[in-house]
Amino acid sequence: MIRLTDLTIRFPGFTLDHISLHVRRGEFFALMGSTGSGKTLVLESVAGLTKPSGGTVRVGGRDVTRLPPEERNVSLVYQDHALFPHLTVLQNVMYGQRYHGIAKEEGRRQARELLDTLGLSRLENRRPEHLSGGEKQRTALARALACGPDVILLDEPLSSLDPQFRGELRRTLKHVHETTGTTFLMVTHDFADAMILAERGAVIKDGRLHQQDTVANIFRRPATPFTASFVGMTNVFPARYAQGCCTFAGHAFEGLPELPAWQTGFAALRPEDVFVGSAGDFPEGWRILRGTVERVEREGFTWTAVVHCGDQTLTALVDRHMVLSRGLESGSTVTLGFAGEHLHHMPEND
Ligand SMILES: Nc1ncnc2c1ncn2[C@@H]1O[C@H](COP(=O)(O)OP(=O)(O)OP(=O)(O)O)[C@@H](O)[C@H]1O
Repeated sequence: MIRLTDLTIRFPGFTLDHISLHVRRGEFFALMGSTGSGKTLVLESVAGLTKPSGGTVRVGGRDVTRLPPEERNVSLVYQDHALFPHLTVLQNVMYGQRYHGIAKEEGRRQARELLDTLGLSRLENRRPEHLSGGEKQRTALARALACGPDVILLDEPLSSLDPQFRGELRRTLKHVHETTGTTFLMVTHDFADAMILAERGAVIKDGRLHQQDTVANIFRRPATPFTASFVGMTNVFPARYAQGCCTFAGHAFEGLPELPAWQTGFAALRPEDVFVGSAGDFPEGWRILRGTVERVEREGFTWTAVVHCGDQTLTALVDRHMVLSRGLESGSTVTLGFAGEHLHHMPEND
């Protein structure tokens, strides 16, 4: 449904560098990356609001690279909703329909149907200033859907919401996607949003595409150290591979499953896959590292131990009982264990 080929945009100090992406008809696709990575520029290129320096944009099989926004049949939902303050919810939703040749009565019927789907019926006469963040976002979504676009583009739809409304809007987005069958391209810096909503996605950093795959594969098998960190595999180490042995963090491990053929690369582990204990605590076959606790950190209900091993630092999730019963503190000598199949390997060419 959307096909970007070698999309390039050059600004002083930033280049969106030959991005090629394919979003299939009817799918929910998440474009992920941290702030300033170029996600919004990609959305704006699809919407026709930013002119590429090179490459092509195709929507629904048509080359739209040089078409104005109104001829692309895509709707962009902005992060700040961009609702008209002087119009009611219903009027906001109906606003764009006249430009799409939708007759008023039919438009009103469709708009009310959408308000119903989005749980906004009782608010149809309210103005935006009297809506919560989640209600504004749903109104903006209804307005985008009201013109029957081929594609909905969502710019960080959940980022400004508190956790309660976030969960609610996630469910709404999922429901609307499933019931309308419209193609959704969402930009987000939060991998959790992508995990819950999207089937496929892509990760972008500094204007370059790092990976494009199913969200499940990006989570399980990140292609680059950046993507690994982005999906929570935050222990990433330079590693050497030779004769069936993988060496990182000052330890050499033999007999690991599925060792890659390359000689240097990166090995990565999720903090939740690294356990603190004594050598005898770990199941047979687990790999062991020894290190010194640098610090124990608490974040809400979660505790992490940051441990020096060789010339690297490993982070392991620990529970409160472990911290107290073992007296884990800065300077403690600890043994860490992990299962070989949890170690993920990546080649060097980032
Ligand atoms: N019109 C412009 N002129 C110059 N630089 C621009 C322009 N628009 C965007 N940029 C730069 O391009 C880079 C990518 O911007 P973009 O808005 O796509 O990032 P993003 O990934 O969406 O970030 P965020 O999550 O913070 O919105 C940024 O460094 C930004 O400053």
